[in-house]
Amino acid sequence: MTAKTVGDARRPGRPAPRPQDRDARDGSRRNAKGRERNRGGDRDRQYSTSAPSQRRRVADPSRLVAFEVLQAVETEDSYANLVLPQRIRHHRLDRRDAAFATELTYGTLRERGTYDAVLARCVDRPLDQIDQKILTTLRLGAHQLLGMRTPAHAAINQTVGLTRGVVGAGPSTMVNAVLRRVSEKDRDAWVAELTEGVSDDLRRLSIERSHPVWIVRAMRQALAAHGRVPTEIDELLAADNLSPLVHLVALPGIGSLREAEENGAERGRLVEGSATYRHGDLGRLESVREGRVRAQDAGSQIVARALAAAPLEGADEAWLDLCAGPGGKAALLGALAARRKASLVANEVSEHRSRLVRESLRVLPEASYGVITGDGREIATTLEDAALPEPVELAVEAFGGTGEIFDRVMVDAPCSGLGALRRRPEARWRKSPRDIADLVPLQTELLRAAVGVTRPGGIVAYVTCSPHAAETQNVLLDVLEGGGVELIDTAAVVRSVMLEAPERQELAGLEMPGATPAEGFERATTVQLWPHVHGTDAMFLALLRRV
Ligand SMILES: C[S@@+](CC[C@H](N)C(=O)[O-])C[C@H]1O[C@@H](n2cnc3c(N)ncnc32)[C@H](O)[C@@H]1O
Repeated sequence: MTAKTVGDARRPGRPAPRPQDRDARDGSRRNAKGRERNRGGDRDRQYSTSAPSQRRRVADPSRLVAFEVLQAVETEDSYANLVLPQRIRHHRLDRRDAAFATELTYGTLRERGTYDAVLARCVDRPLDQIDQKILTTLRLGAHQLLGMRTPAHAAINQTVGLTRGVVGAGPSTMVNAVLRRVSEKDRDAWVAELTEGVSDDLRRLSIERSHPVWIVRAMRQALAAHGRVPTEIDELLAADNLSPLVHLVALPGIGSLREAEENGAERGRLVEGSATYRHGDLGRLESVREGRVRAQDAGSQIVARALAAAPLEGADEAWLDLCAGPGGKAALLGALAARRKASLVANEVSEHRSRLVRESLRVLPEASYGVITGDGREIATTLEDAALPEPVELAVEAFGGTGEIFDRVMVDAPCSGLGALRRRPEARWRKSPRDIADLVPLQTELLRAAVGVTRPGGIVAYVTCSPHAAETQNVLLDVLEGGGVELIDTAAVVRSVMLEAPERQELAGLEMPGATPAEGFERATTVQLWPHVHGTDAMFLALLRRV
């Protein structure tokens, strides 16, 4: 995929203009070829803010939904993916309006950096001196004008109507004037103007691809650290600005993809048992409602299946997911374990997320799993008093003192999430380098604790949804240096669970400098998946064998 295709904000996948965004409702007219007539005249017409037609205008419900979500994100630190469905339900949007509200919300959040740079050129004061609600309406207007196929008239008039409804008549005049200036150029022309003379690549990319400069820098370093070419950064950042394709997984032995495929899902190209789905509401699939089929990024599926597929000698009965909440990978791991008559213990530090794990695992055979709540760094102690599936209970009784308990362990560590920015559109504006510095010691301790409860010969998977070198290679090196564990050829295992798709060829795996390969392996490698290469989240995986 070229950077152009990835980054084209007007690609065909976006919702088509809805009737209310077409010209009839805006008062403009089109000729037989669909071109607007009298555009200039309309454009110059000045409305009085007290004109009856203006007073009557009410905000379009889908724009109001987007506004409410963005305000909740800005002022209450909310997560867009949690608030958006609530607001869609509250305003009873139909499917089409819900799709419009979703695109408007997520697109505005993702591209905020670019739009703010544009808006800063169109208003007469610094953006931080503009009332938050007005700034939100301006950003929404900018996305409709520069990132969606909404006709300019509809974008401006509807956003002015929204402003009138949520802020008042006075500011709507200013919003009207600013958006008219924004509409004078398309996105590419604005970006060209904004980046003209900007010699610093990081700053230029930050404007063009709407990422904070520190993240552009960190991602470029991450590409180099994982053996890719730093010039791929443009494609990577562009991929962050696209909505991820929905990937499905049928839990092995529990679910089937038949119903999903009958409803338009296509077999996944990357990993067995997966599908891609582009047909909206997943809730209409019974298999999804029942939890037998799940929405799960193919990258997550790959790392879970790789842990299950890593070669192991001896017993294969007791598995642990150390940081399991909310339970996505645990469900796949648990299903894979149950098929082998192995048992899974899913641990999570937060009570609330532990409940989510329990809910996620309820489709598994009852005797095949246990959910416990505790700090993963203290897992050995938590296990002493916990109710556990029988094979694990026996292993704890027999080997608890020696720590030789589990055959396979997943450490899906709490991380910065820089590899999933396309999934959490507000995340890039909330994070800071400080978060990473704070997470690294916790990640290191969790991985050490996991190694501590793995039996000799057992496998530990260290996973992050971040390609940042500090959270991936540095943590790994630190733990490898401590001894007691060796790196296996992770790439070879990952290739064994991937299908013969072109993306698989991109998976050489990176040799870990200074690491001695575990016995039986010629190479000691790690794997980094990428949105712009594999179409997955940027998931990191290292498979380790306890010595
Ligand atoms: C990346 S998420 C795991 C995602 C999960 N594996 C899934 O696929 O659904 C990391 C989880 O680790 C949990 N966590 C954070 N600190 C922890 C600790 N000290 N011990 C155990 N879990 C912890 C977080 O609450 C979060 O649920």
